[in-house]
Amino acid sequence: METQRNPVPESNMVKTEEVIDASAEEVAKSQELMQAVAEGKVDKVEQLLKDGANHSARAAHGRTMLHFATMIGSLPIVKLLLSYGHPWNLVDDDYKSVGDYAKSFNQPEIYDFLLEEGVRVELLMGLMQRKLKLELLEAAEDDDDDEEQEEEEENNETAETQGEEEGQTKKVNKDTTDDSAPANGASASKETGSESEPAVKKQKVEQMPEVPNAEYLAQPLQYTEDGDRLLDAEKNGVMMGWELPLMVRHAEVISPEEGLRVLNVGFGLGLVDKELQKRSPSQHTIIEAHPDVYAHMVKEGWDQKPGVKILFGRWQDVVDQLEVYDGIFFDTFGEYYEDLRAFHEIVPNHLEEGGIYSYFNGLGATNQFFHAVYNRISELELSEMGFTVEYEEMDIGLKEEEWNGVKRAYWTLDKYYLPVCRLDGF
Ligand SMILES: C[S@@+](CC[C@H](N)C(=O)[O-])C[C@H]1O[C@@H](n2cnc3c(N)ncnc32)[C@H](O)[C@@H]1O
Repeated sequence: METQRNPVPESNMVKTEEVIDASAEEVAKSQELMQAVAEGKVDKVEQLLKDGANHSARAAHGRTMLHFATMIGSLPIVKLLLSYGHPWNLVDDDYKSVGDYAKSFNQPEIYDFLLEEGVRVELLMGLMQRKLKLELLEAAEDDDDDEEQEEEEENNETAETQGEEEGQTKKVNKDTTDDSAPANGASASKETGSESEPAVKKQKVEQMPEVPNAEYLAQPLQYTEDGDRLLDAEKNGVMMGWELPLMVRHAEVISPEEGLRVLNVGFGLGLVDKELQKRSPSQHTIIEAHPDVYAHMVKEGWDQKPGVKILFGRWQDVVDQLEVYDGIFFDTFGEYYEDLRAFHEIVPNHLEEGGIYSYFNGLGATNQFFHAVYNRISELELSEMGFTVEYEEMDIGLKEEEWNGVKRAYWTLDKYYLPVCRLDGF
């Protein structure tokens, strides 16, 4: 199960071990390429790539050819490797990306190029993912329509047959079982039809995780006794007390004065909501999807607080109950960038002009470079949706012992980039 707070697509961000299933000759060619890359021989690299040399081999410490090209500071080789399909986002054995190498080897030009490449690729992949999802859903809908039509036809047929049968029953009721055969035949052909293309697509849609954090939402959670942590059943941190300064600032940003209308998505430890309450909001709506968190909220009397309205459910399922707010904050668990992006799309419908939207910015937060790529992507996409985006830099200074007793750290960076998104007038 995904444990990052705001995971980016895993296929893009995890370390991939390349298994080269190749002949001795191919391996030798690949090694020659690695050597040429490390020596910065641009022409030779180009020739070998043209000849089909495999660029996915790794050297000691899991370094890829792109890591080497970055280390020696050869932008032409970096470009060549990327143009021949070398992924931009592989990491070495220490989870260091090529962007991290560009930073440590002081290669600002390569860093900027890799950043733009990462943004370009991820934007394109997001677009393709959404397009595919749409196509699959449309195909599934068409398939449903076909099935409905078939069922209707079948019902009509059955009704006719039944009419005949009823007549026949009075005559020869022993024959009824035989008469039902065509109906079963028809349904069997429908099953055969399930192997047709739309139905296969439908099956794929059904396999798509409609609720990305369904597993999380179904498991019991635990608040630690000191109220400083919310953990899932596997001891993954859902929300940690060390985030208090961040939540205080998020609350200040979305609710700069008293008496405003605010919306918070995801209660967790209630840190941001406690801060929002200090600002005496005239309206304070909280969306929370997990039953244990909801029960905790009720136990703590949140449903009785002035101005507070709790919407129990996934934000995706309660959108129609939302109103217009002066400030909105979003911080869920186990959802992906695409889910966050889907929320961004609805924010303009529920935010007063000039209002502030902010979200917990944990995108790719286990690697500085991936984090930078996703900050840029969010900024670009939010700008297109009508927001002016600024990131406020905050020092985190997180001690390792903060993660004691927690399965995996979802944050390893020193800085936090708090998004301040103002909705511009149209
Ligand atoms: C990280 S915590 C929020 C922490 C909160 N900002 C605070 O200050 O304590 C995430 C919360 O979002 C809830 N959640 C997860 N998915 C959700 C969804 N789709 N809609 C609403 N709430 C969701 C989780 O149950 C959890 O309570």
